Amino acid sequence: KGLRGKEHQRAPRIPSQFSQEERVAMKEALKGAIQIPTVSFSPEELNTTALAEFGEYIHKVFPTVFKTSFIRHEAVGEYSHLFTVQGSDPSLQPYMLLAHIDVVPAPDEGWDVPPFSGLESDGFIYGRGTLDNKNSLMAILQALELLLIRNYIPRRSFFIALGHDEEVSGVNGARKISALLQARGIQLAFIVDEGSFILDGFIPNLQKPFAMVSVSEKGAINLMLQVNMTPGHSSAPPKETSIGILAAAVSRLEQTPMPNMFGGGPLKMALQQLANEFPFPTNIVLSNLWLFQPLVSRLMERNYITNALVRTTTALTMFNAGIKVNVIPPVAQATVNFRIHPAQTVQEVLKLAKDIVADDRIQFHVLNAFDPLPVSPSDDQALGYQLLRQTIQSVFPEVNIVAPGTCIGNTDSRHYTNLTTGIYRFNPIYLQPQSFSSIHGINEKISVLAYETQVKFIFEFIQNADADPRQGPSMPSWGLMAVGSFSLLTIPGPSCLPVDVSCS
Ligand SMILES: CCCCCCCCCCCCCCCCCC(=O)N[C@@H](Cc1ccccc1)C(=O)O
Ligand SMILES: [Zn+2]
Ligand SMILES: [Zn+2]
Repeated sequence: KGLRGKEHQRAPRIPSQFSQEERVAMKEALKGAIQIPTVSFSPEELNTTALAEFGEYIHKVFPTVFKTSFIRHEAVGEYSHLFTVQGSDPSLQPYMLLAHIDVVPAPDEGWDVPPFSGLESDGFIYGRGTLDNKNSLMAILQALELLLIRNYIPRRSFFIALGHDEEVSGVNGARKISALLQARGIQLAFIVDEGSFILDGFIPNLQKPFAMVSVSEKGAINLMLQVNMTPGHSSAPPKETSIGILAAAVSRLEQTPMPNMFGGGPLKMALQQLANEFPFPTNIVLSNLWLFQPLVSRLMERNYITNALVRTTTALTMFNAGIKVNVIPPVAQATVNFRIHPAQTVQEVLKLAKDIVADDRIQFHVLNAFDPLPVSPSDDQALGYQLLRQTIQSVFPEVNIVAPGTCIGNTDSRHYTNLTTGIYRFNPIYLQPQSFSSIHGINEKISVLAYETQVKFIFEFIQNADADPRQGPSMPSWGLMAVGSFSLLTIPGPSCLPVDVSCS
């Protein structure tokens, strides 16, 4: 399967049709992945046995990916994986597909089936990771395996980066892969990661599902508030205790929402694109946001998911105080998790928080913080966005609208802003509000059909990224965007790299 003598050859289009045997094998492969409990509890507490087993598992179920001469596999940060797929046309700028191996914990309580059983029932595969994010990981490798079996040779080079600690920050997985690629001088045309879906039933009166491709991601602050008081006997308490002072402060934060920033991010554009999907009079209202913006911004606040799209959210997540029933506590601590709207910054939110608390006895400690991610382009010239749009339209012809959005959670993709300005977060899966609750919740599941469609999507996407940009009226002249020449496999060996890498 070497590339010798095949440089610059056009790859023929391969139909995304899979045999019955392949369809059974792909769902069984996903079930096997779910059965490996790759749980991240904290940055220090990962299930490294399961992570190591997962590395062996993908080797076993995707043998062609691992033995193909134009694909290089490296383990990074011990348990993350980087695949470099060398395309036949070095003039095309490479792209990267992301997914993560780890999952959040899943206690057995409340689940209809054990969360790491991977059991199939009524056409669904159940288990932790079926939507977040082993579906993406397995679909990417599965699609590549199936293309390789059909002797497909990609034109455009691409990377596949599989992080092992996304659920606890990504600092040992994604961040190290990013540093490694930067050290190799790689610049990417775009990145596709998890983070948004084909949304079904999230907006009242919008009958049809629409695809939201997140072009930005909220920032975050974990802010610890602390009050220190002189301890004493509880039989003669002072007028105020550390617990009381802190409780009042965090309550003020909870009761005073950050300002509504509607109009300052991608949401306004999305609603304008969706306007004609709504019945009268909503269609008129959304088509005339110059007039109705104040009304729409208020309506968005009514539901906790759409509320998260219009403002920086404030969530009280931890509260620790007290050492004994009859001791006035010397210290009280609370942690507040802010998710920052794309139109605000860490500094602005910190200032607002301090003004709301307005109490000198409270100390503020920023545990960690980062600004919202830059907004990636979604115009006609944006290669990654247009490839996603094109593939959505062909795989989901019933979906009328593809709109840009903001991811309300954080993803591994935030570690890659040094490599590209085009970061897109999209899972080719229908998501209803109840399935949204199952992510990090109970009874997470994916239908067998949805998983097959996800494989088909990636299978088509890789080929679309290779299509001749001069063909097709909807395709802009992307060839002009690829400057220079890229050779990804003739790079310095691991020994001269600043991060922990080993090749297989
Ligand atoms: C026009 C109206 C549209 C209606 C929008 C409805 C949006 C609903 C879809 C939301 C999908 C959200 C998927 C988020 C993926 C986030 C993954 C995640 O949980 N990441 C963690 C990462 C993290 C960060 C920091 C420390 C540890 C982990 C997170 O907490 O964000
Ligand atoms: Zn995830
Ligand atoms: Zn998650």
